[in-house]
Amino acid sequence: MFQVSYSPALTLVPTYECFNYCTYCNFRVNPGTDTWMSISQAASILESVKSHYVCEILILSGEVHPHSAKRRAWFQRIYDICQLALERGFLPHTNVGPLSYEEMAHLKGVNASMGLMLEQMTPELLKTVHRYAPSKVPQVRLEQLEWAGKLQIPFTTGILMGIGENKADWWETLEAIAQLHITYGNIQEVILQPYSPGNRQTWDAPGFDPHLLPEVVAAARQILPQDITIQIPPNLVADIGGLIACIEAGASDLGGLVPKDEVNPDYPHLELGKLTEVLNFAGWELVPRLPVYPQYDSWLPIPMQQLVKDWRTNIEM
Ligand SMILES: O=c1nc2n(C[C@H](O)[C@H](O)[C@H](O)CO)c3cc(O)ccc3cc-2c(=O)[nH]1
Ligand SMILES: C[C@H]1O[C@@H](n2cnc3c(N)ncnc32)[C@H](O)[C@@H]1O
Ligand code: MET
Ligand code: SF4
Repeated sequence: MFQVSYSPALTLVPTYECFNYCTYCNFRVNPGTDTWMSISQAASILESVKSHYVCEILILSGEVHPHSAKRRAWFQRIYDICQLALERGFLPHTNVGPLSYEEMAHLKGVNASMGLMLEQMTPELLKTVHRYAPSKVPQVRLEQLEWAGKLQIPFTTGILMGIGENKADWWETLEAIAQLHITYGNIQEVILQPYSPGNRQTWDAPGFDPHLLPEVVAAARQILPQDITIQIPPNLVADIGGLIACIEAGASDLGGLVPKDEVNPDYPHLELGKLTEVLNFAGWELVPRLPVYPQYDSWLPIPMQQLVKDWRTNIEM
């Protein structure tokens, strides 16, 4: 049977506070209105999932401005949470917005892979949804992918669709990812993320029409090099039929199946058993994977390589 993968994951949020105002966001709160996650809080969450089936710890955060006096403490908290997760035997994947080259280099030491969505390359969105979101300047984000390449960090990126871009913009952004990967070889997966409204975004637009997704998947499969996996979030598609259509069009990963989707809390995941069953029925086997793809194992810091090796024998039974 053909296989579709997912990552057994848990999300930790160091802080929801963010200096950007992406108008489609349901995650952010205003700077200064949130208490950051403490290390002991993180420790007790990790303790509570110990017996469960979790490998990846996704560290997803709101952002502190690069020139803010609080930036150093923010970064240190993220680093400490990664280190803690690693010590407890989990594999961290950090996605906390653009980093300085030095910050990224430090985080490489405590992450199995890292991520940042390219969103869309068109500068037009800086006049609309990203008007007050300096972190979303396309060149800044593309440079992040490049730095990750130079630092040999296995990387997850993707496009967010339905935020005011057009079709040509999708292909341009996917081409940019393809080019980057041809140069640096560090893009392990690309997420095709449909914008999905919740209760808190200020942008008044309908969600991305999920019926268009299979077509985007098929085109992305043509544009992206074969060794890049295409990921579809199963909770943001219309229904099971839509999900199967995406898989048949070339998506082969469902991303992190988490207890709570922190970015889209209004869209719960199907229970793992149920998802396994419906995929089986359509002829697909759902298999767990690590946050780092096997071809990148040799890029990881030496101490992490043994842990990854252990996870591979445990998880890929
Ligand atoms: O549960 C989620 N996981 C998200 N993930 C995690 C993803 O599903 C995978 O678990 C990781 O990429 C590891 O392979 C992201 C990772 C990124 O690097 C960039 C964006 C996302 C977005 C989400 C998300 O909205 N919800
Ligand atoms: C972590 C990633 O989540 C995505 N993101 C942010 N808000 C939404 C939303 N309402 N719907 C779907 N994806 C969203 C962005 O692409 C961001 O980079
Ligand atoms: N703030 C980061 C970004 O937008 C990651 C979390 S978004 C909810 O890239
Ligand atoms: S999408 Fe990320 S950068 Fe934009 S407001 Fe939300 S948390 Fe901040």
